[in-house]
Amino acid sequence: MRAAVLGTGAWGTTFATVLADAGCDVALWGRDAAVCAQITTEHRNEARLPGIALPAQLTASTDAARVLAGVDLVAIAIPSQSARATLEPLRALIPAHAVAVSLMKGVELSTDRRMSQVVAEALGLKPDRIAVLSGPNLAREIAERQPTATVVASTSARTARLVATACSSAAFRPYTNSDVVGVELCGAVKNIIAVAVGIAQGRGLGFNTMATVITRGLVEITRLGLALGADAETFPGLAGMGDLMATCASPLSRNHSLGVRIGQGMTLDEAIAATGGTAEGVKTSRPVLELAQRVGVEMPITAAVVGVLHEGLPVEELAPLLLARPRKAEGA
Ligand SMILES: NC(=O)C1=CN([C@@H]2O[C@H](COP(=O)(O)OP(=O)(O)OC[C@H]3O[C@@H](n4cnc5c(N)ncnc54)[C@H](O)[C@@H]3O)[C@@H](O)[C@H]2O)C=CC1
Ligand SMILES: O=C(CO)COP(=O)(O)O
Repeated sequence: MRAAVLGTGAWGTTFATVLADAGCDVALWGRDAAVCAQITTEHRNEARLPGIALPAQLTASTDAARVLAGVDLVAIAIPSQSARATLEPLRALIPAHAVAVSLMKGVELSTDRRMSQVVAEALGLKPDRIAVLSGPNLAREIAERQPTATVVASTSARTARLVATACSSAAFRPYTNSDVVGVELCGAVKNIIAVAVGIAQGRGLGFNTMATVITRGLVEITRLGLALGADAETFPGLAGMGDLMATCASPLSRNHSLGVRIGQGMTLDEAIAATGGTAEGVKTSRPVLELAQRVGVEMPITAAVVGVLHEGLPVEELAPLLLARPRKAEGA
């Protein structure tokens, strides 16, 4: 199978490695010529995956027409807020038979669209040619060939199977799923919950707090997902609880690290600069809260993160704010 990966960041480069390990003929497209040259000639991406040796057959180019010619699969790993503007000019270059897989974990500002919806609109693809991939997938661990699993969801079982086959290797195990809405929401909202956990840890709080925020975070994600038509079984699975555990616990997570820095007293701009890479939870928090308000779903942790990141709520008020909410039954 021939594949293209759009985006030479940590996840795009790593997923290209996964595809190469699975036997695909794969090329990356990126906007930075120096990064592309380093991947092609030195088999490294030092900025995003320092010290990792990439497969020798992996190539990268800034020439989208060349990278996309004749491909069967297009994987997209661009920061969510840049996806639409980046993809629209590439529309005519996508081969008529190709399927697209979104690797992105965010919701678009101002439209509140999930990434598969952005991909459909920007590339002019029907939903049955689109899949989303999400799970406990910290790029660096996967680039080191540490074993993990993931979820590939599509409204088309054939498309989900095709993508799963393309990326299945000894260290990377994809499970298929038909719940695109649930899998995508899990990936986007867990980043916000990871920021909240990071803030708590940055304030010096321990594992009880972490477990509380993760568990109640999963409740928020589930409530929103069910209101938007997702399947209940998705949330305790790899894309839901699995990714929450990985992202909220790992120092490799940008969202978690950014939260820690905010909890320790940095401003948002300082924390973004110190963290590096894309922490999707920062910009995705507002559109997720808007989505929730539109469908009448309460998301107190997300609202508190929006308060701290975007509305000047002091970090020391975050925990008391959440604890002061009216008492209720756990399942209510
Ligand atoms: N890093 C990880 O462990 C994982 C990341 N993801 C998701 O994958 C997506 C991408 O994340 P990363 O690769 O980690 O981010 P990154 O920050 O490492 O890289 C982003 C890449 O996109 C490029 N880019 C940014 N704006 C662009 C534009 N307008 N046109 C072309 N290229 C542009 C950057 O140059 C960079 O190569 C995010 O939605 C993230 O949530 C999902 C699973 C794992
Ligand atoms: O999505 C991820 C792990 O599944 C990566 O998390 P970060 O974007 O927070 O680094």
